[in-house]
Amino acid sequence: MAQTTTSQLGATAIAHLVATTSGGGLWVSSIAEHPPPAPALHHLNGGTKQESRSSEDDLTFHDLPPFPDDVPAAPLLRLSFKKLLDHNAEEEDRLWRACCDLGFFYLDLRSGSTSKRDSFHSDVESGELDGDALLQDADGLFRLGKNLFELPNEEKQKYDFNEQGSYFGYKGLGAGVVDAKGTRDFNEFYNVSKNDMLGIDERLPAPDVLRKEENRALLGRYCKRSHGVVSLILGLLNGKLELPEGRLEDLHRLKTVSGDQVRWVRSPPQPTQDAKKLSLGEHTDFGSVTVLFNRLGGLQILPPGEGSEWCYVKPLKGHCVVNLGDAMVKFTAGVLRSNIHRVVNPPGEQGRSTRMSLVYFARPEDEVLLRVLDGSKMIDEKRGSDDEEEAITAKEWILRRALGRRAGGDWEKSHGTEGARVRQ
Ligand SMILES: O=C(O)CCC(=O)C(=O)O
Ligand SMILES: [Fe+2]
Repeated sequence: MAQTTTSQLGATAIAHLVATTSGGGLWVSSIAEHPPPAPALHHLNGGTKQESRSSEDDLTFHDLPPFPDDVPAAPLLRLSFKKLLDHNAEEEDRLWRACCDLGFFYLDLRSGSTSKRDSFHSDVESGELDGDALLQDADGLFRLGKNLFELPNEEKQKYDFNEQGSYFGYKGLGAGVVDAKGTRDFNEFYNVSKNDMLGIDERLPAPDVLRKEENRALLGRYCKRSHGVVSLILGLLNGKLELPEGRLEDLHRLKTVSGDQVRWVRSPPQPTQDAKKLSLGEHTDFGSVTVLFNRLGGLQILPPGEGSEWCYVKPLKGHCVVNLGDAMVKFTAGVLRSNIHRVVNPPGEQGRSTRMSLVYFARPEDEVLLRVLDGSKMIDEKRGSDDEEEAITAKEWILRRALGRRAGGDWEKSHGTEGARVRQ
C-alpha cells in the first residue's frame, strides 16, 4: 500500500505558515519547534478579504464554555460550501490542497444551497445540496442524541450488535479499546445505518426514540444532505485527479447499500481533573469522506511531519469539519491523505461538560473493491508495486476495522493506512 510521504506536504493547507507553498520541511520543523497558538480567524480562513467578514462572534457557541485560546489549535483551511457550489476555481484549488496535504478542513455551510435543477448537479443522484438545512438537521440530531443517551444503560445495551458481527447500533462506555494493550475507551456511541433510514435495506431493531417516524425522517434527511456534501467533494476531487467523469461518485451512490452511517459519540467529563483517558483512540477513518459536527473541543489531529504534536480542532459554529478516510488513500495510491486523529477531554473549562459529536461517515458501496483506481495519470504515477496485494470489498474492510476496535476484538485488524506514516 502506498503511503503518504512528506513530499506531498505543501504548506498551503497550513494556513498560518505563509512562507512557502512547496516546503513541507519548513512546515514540519516549524510546527515541531513552535506548536502553533490557537489561530486567529484570519488564519483559519486563509486571510482572504471576503472570508474575514465573519466575525469571531458568529463562529462561537455562546451557550457553551469557551474554547481556550492557549492550547495548540490545528490550522485547518476554512472552505466555503457556497463557493464550491458556485464552481469558484480558487476555492476548488484550496479544497484540493487541503485534501492532499492534511485531509482535514472546515466547511462553512452557511448560505450554501443550490436548486436540484442546477444543470451541473441535476443528474447526480447524490443527495441534497443545502448547507443551512444541513445545519438545522444537525441541531435537531444533537437534541435527539441527548434523548437517546439518556435512556437507561440496559435499554441501550439491547442494541449492541457486536456479537452478531455488525457495527451498527450501540457501543457502551469502555466497550472499545484505544490501544494494543486493551486500554478501554471513554465514550459511548450509536451508529445508525443510512441503508435503514433510506429504506434500501432491512430495518434494524432500535429504541423507540429512533423508531419514531419523525426522527427517522430527520435522520434520513441528514443522510441525504450529508451525502450531498460528500458527492460535491468527490466530484471536485474526481476532476482534479482527472479520473473518468463520475468515477468516484459512482462508487458512492446514495441509494446503494453501503456502510454509510450517522454516529453520535458521547463522553462524560473525566472523573478527575488530571485524568487523561482517551475518549477515542488515535485512528484514521476507514471510509471515504467524514462530515463531522462538533461543539466542544476534544478532537485532536497529529499533523504530518517528524516531531509534530497533537493539536486541537476548534469547533466553529456554522461549519462542519470534513476529513478523508483510508478508502480515498487506497483509491488514489496516496495522492489524497487521511490524517490520524483522536478524541481527548475537551480543553480548559470545557472539560467539565459532557461532550457529544455528530458524524456522517460516507463509505464506498459494500461491493466496491478497495484498490487503486485506473484512469488517472496522477494516480498511476504514485502506484506502487504492492498496491494490488489487498483487494477486499469495502464491506469486509469496514467490518474488520470497526470490530477490531471492540474489547475482545482483533486489534491488529483494526489498522488502516496510517501505520507507516504516523510520524511521517
Ligand atoms: O468526536 C469527534 O470529534 C471525532 C469522532 C471520530 O473521529 C470518529 O468517530 O471517527
Ligand atoms: Fe474519526
